[in-house]
Amino acid sequence: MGGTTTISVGSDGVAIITIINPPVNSLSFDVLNSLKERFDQALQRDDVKAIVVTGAKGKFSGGFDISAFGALQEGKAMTTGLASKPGYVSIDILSDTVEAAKKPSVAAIDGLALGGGLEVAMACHARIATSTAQLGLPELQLGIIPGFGGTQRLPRLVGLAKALEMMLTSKPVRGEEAHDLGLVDTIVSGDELLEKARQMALDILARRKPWISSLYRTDKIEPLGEAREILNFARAQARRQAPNLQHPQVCIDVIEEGVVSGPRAGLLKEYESFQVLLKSDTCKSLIHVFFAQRGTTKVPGVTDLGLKPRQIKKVAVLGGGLMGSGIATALVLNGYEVVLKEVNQKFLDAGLGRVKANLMSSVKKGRLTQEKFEKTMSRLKGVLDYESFKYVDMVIEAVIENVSLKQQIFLDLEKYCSPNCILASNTSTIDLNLIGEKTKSHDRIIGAHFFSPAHVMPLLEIVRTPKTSPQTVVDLLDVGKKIRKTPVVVGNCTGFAVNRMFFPYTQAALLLVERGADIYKIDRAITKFGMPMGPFRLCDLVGFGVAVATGSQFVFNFPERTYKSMLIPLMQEDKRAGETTRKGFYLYNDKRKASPDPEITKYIEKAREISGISVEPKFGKLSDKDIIEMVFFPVVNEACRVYAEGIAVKAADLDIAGVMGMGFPPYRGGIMFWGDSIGSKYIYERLNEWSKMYGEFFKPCDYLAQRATLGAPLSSPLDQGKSRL
Ligand SMILES: C[C@H](O)CC(=O)SCCNC(=O)CCNC(=O)[C@H](O)C(C)(C)COP(=O)(O)OP(=O)(O)OC[C@H]1O[C@@H](n2cnc3c(N)ncnc32)[C@H](O)[C@@H]1OP(=O)(O)O
Repeated sequence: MGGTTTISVGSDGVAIITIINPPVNSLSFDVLNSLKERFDQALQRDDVKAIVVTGAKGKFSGGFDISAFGALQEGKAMTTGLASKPGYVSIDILSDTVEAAKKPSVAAIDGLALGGGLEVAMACHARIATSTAQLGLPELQLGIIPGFGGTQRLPRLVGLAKALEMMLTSKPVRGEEAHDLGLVDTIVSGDELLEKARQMALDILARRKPWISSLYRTDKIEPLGEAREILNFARAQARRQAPNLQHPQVCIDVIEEGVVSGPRAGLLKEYESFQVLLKSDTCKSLIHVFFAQRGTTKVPGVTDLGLKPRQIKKVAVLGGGLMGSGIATALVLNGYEVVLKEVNQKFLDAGLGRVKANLMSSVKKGRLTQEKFEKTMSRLKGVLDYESFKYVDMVIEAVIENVSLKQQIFLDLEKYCSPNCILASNTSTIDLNLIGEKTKSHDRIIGAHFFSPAHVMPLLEIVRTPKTSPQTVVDLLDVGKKIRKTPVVVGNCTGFAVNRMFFPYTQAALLLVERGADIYKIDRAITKFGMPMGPFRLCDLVGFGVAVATGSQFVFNFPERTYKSMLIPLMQEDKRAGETTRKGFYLYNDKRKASPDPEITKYIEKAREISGISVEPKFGKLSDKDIIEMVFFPVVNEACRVYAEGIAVKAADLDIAGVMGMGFPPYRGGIMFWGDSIGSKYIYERLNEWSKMYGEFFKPCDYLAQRATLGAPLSSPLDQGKSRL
C-alpha cells in the first residue's frame, strides 16, 4: 500500500504531522494507521501543545487510496483494525481521536483536499488554506459516498444546500470560495501556510480563537422542516438527472439521518451504506473508468521510450466547418496560435464566425470574461492560402470525407510545411495510409479524430499507422492533454475504434425496425439504459448525410456484416435529413424539441418492401432487455474484433473510447467491461442464435467464440505480438 506520515515538534510546542504518499498523498491503510499513531503520540507527548496536519509537496491529500478499493470489494484487507470495526476511521480515528482530542488541531491545506483528505481536514478544529487549494468530496463520481464523516461534517460547515451541491456534482471549490462558505477559516499564501497554521493552533489553545468540533455544529443546518424540503428537492433532482443511479439517493438518506437523529447516528449509517455501495456494480464500473482513463496515456513502445514532447506553439486547421471551427476553438482556448484556412472568403468568414460564436457562448455562460474572449480571439488568424504554413508546428486537416481531396491536401502540406511539422487528419473513417499514399511523410502523418462539437466533447482518438513515429504520437498526446482531452491511441483501420465499435449500434436498430420493432420504443429503451440518446435521435443529430457517408465506408470495407437498410436513403429522397431539416426520424420544433412522427411508417414499409423482409410479431413485443441486447451485443462483438486486431492496446482503452466518444454510461464501465459483467458465453450464445435467424450481421467473431469456449473474460490481455500499435 505504501505511504506514511511524519511528525516534527517545534520549540513552540506545535507538532506538524505531514501526510506523505506521492503523487497525491492518498490515504492508504498505511497512511491512515500512521496518522492514528502520530496523533496518539502527539496527544501523549508533554512537549506537544497543539497539532497541525498537512500534506507533503504542496498537496494536502487526494483522498482515500482508490487502488485499495479492489481488495476491499473482494473482502480482503481485513488484517488491519481499519476495516475490522464499523466506522473505525470515521468514528475511532477522526471523531474520537482527532476531533475529541484535548489538544487543538489545524489542517494546513495547499493543493488538493479531496474526499478522505477533506474529511481529515474537517475533523480538525480549524482549516487554513491557500487561495488555489481545491477542496471537495468527489466520492459520488466513484459510485460511493464520503465514508470518513464527510456526509455529516460538510453540511454542518457550509449548510445543507451547498453541501448537497458539492457532493452530488463531485465538483471541488477553490480556497477563496471555501473561505466564503465557512469551510476554511483563513486564506494565506503558500509560503506562510505552515507558520500561520502553527499560530492558529496556539491561538485556539489559548482560546483566542474558537475551538470548534465540526460534527457538533448546528448553526449552519436548517431547521428540520426546511432541511427536509431541501433534501427532497435534491432527491427529485438527482432522480431526474441520474435515474439509474442509487448512490446519490443513498447519500441524501445518510445526510438526512444525521439531521434527524444526530451526527453519531449519521456516521454509523454512513459507514453501513458505504460498505454496501463499495460492492455495487456501479462502484466497480466507475473505479474501472477512473483508472482506465488515466491508463490511456500509457502506450507500450511509445510513452516508455523516454521521448519528450516537442514544443507546439502554432497549429494550422484546414477547413472551417463544424469540426474545423470546433478544433480551432479548443486550441485557441488553451493558448495555441491558430491559422484557420478555407478555400474562399465566404467560407473563411463563416469558419471564423463559428469560432467566435463558440467562444461567445462561453462568455454568455459566464465561463469566459470579455477580456479573455478578446485575448483568445487574437490568437486566431484566417487565411486562404498555404503561405503561412511554413511557420506552423502542426496541421489538422478537417475537410469533408473525400479521399482524393484529402490526398491532394496532404501532397500540398508536404510541399508547404516544414519537414518536422506534424500532419494530422481529423478523418473519422478513412484509412490514413490512403490519405498519405502520395506523400513520403508517413512517419509524421497521424489521425487526430475529434468528436463533435470538438471544443466540448472530451475524447481525442489518436490514430497511428505502423509508420507513424513514436515522437509524433508523444507530441499529439501532449497537445491532447493541453487542450484537456482524454486521448486514446488506436491503430489504423476503417472507422478506427469509436466509429467501428458503434457502427453496429445504428445498424442493429435499423434491422429491428424493419422486422417490426418501434423506432421510439428502441430509443426509449436505449436512453433508459443510460445512453444520452437512442440511435435514431443520434442519426437525426449528426444528419443523414454524414450517416450515409460514414456508413458507405463500412459497407465497402465490411460488406459481409453490414445490414443494408434503405430506410435512411428513402427518407433523404423526401428531403428528410435529420434535425437540420427539422425532419428525420423525429419532427423538430423551433426549440429543437423532438416529437415522434406517425408518417415514418410509410418509409419503414417501403424499406421492408425493398429488402423483402416481413414483419415478425415478436419484434413488436421486444422487452427493453431484448432491445438492449440486440443493439449492444453487436457493438460488443465489433469491439472484440477491434481488440483482437490490435487496434487498441488495452481493452480498457475501448471502454474509455466508448464512454467519452459515444456517451456509453460510465457507471456500466465501458463496452468491454459491461460485456464482461454479462459474460462472454451468454453474449456468444445470443449472437449465434440471432445470426442463424437474421443473418451474418449478428455472427459472433472468432475472438468472442474463443473467449466463450474458454469461459474467459473479453478484456484479458492479448498476445501483444498481434498488436498493430
Ligand atoms: C472514504 C473516502 O470518503 C473515500 C475517498 O476518499 S475516495 C477518493 C476521493 N478522491 C478522489 O476521487 C480524487 C481522485 N483523483 C482525482 O480526481 C485526480 O487524480 C486529482 C484531481 C487528485 C489529480 O489530478 P491530476 O493532477 O490530473 O493527476 P491524475 O493523472 O488524475 O493523477 C495522478 C496519479 O495519482 C493517482 N491518484 C489520484 N488520486 C488518487 C487516489 N485518491 N488514490 C489513488 N491514486 C490516486 C492517479 O491514478 C494517477 O496515477 P498514475 O500517474 O499512475 O496514472
